[in-house]
Amino acid sequence: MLLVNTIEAHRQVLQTCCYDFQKPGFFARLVGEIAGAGLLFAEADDHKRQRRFVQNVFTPPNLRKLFPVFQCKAKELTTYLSSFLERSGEHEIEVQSVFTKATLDIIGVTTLGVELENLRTPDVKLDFLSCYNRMMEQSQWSALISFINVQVPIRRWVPLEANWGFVRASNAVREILKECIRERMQAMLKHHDLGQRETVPRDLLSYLIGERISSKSELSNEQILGHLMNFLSAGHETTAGAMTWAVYVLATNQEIQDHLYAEIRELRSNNPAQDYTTVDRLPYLHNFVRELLRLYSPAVFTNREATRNVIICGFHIPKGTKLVLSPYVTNLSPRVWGPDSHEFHPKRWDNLSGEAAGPYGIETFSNGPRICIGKQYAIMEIKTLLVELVSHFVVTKGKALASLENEAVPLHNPAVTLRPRDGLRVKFHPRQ
Ligand code: HEM
Repeated sequence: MLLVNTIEAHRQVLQTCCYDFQKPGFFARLVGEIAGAGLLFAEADDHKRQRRFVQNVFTPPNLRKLFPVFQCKAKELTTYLSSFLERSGEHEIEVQSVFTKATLDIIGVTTLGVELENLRTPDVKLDFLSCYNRMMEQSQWSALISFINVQVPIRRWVPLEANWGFVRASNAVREILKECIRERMQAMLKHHDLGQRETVPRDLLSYLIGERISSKSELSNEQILGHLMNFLSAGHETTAGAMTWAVYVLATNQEIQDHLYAEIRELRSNNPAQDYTTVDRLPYLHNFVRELLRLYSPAVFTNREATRNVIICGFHIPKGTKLVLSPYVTNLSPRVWGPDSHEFHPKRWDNLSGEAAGPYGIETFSNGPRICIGKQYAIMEIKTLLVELVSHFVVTKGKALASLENEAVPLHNPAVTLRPRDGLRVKFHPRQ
């Protein structure tokens, strides 16, 4: 397995020769069982074709319409935190699990247009959230079966509750999503046939179906299901991770927190009902989020496999060679970001030069034709959550974090996303 370790090699693998590589079968089967096929595991022409339709769903005007949902959910989060602090009489709270719940909640409403907690299977009344969580948080046995199943298809034959539990949960999740697609398709086709002006859709499913109706795209229900599964899984753990590290930075750096608060307070006093543009254009917040995503990239690595013999930076890469790409190779490189590349300096973004100023200096969302389709969505969500959190609370270190002094937070390892091993406990103090 080769580690892609220069900017030029990243550019060639991800852009120029993008379709000479694909996700290795092992990786696709392991992650695909949970994340669905969708764009994440579509390859070659099938990827190009589906990407064209799905891209139209993430346009700036569509994202703008999702902004009120982000805002409303961010307010619910601060209300939840305030009442937790009041009830428990404590200041300290574990934020990783709080952000995982909040971002799943947000991706649910923005993807399907309904609260996930209200979704159930029609017959046995299994609820979506417990099935989804069961699927995502597999027991050790279930994870082991998933791992073996990639090599030898044993999933249908292992008579263990850990296995059946996973299969039941995963079937229920798919059943519920298929029902959502069917119902929405019927409702939108009815509107379309009657020539009625469409009610403004504010969720990704409606946008996807709108694409299918208006451009007569060939996205099948099964493909739409794959995209929904992708959005739900790729769109919440990553953002929850980014929010966890954002709070870590605030708790460990009072000066940065004060600077961010000053900017947000000014925004709120000049413009009490903020909109997408005002939040998006806050300069310090913008720099803060870019620096956060550079230094704490939620996605730790991805894989590729050469589908034919290919030359990368003058090296012969034989068909079948596996590559690993990690954003940290470029994001933390002193050659790209200077000798302080490991430090958190939001202001560096005001004066970028050389490779840092180009698109390949930062690989958090990958690059090229397979760049994360939810990039702008994620950035907007993180900004909106931060505006609410920072305006309501001062964040300081929890006990465990304080006792670390200057040591690094222990990490989950191995893991696909960057997460503190034992969660992250910080203190929230309501602002007066
Ligand atoms: C901070 C948050 C996020 C990060 C760091 C992130 C990171 C990434 C990365 C690195 C890839 C490339 C994976 C590869 O090629 O192997 C990717 C792809 C993808 N992401 Fe994200 N993502 C984030 C949020 C989201 C959101 C919110 C959504 C959807 C609402 C999303 C949907 C997708 C999809 C569908 C792909 C596959 C794109 C393709 O292959 O054409 N992501 N993401």
